[in-house]
Amino acid sequence: HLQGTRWNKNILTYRIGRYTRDLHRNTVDSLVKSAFSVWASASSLTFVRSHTRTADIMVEFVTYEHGDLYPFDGPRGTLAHAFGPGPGVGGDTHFDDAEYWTAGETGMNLLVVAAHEFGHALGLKHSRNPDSLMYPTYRASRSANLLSIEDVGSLLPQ
Ligand SMILES: COc1ccc(S(=O)(=O)[C@H](CC(=O)O)C(F)F)cc1
Ligand SMILES: [Zn+2]
Ligand SMILES: [Zn+2]
Repeated sequence: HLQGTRWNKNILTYRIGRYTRDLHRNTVDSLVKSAFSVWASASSLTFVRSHTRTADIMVEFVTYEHGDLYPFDGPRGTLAHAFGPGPGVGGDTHFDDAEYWTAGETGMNLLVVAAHEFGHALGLKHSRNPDSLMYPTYRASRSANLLSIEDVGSLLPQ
């Protein structure tokens, strides 16, 4: 994926396009907002929801071929992906709607996966620390580790 370095601004807009039917819309809205606030609370970044197409970070639930070079693979396997910082597709975050998205410990916890993906959308790579949000594999218990994020200091253009 485009691994841009860092955003060159501290106020980033996001827009939610296609939703999943696994959760009520306002549940998706609040989980996405919470996932961004994980990073906002650990940095000087501010995330503002936008309803215009020109948002920096486009958030969508899609399946299989969906218009970029990284088609999804059905249930399990790849859960989501995000492009690194940059114009256009930069920052965009896609969730595989073939997964069952939940707010709890069953299925795939949207808050955990979104917080991880938004880390990538901000330019972070994976961590070798199994307790880190940016550890490469998903574990439902990770929701307990939402606040164990790291290397955030390197995140921002000061
Ligand atoms: C904890 O959050 C995630 C862990 C693993 C994934 S993933 O299994 O979809 C991963 C994509 C990624 O690391 O973002 C895989 F390479 F596809 C997504 C979110
Ligand atoms: Zn995609
Ligand atoms: Zn990842």
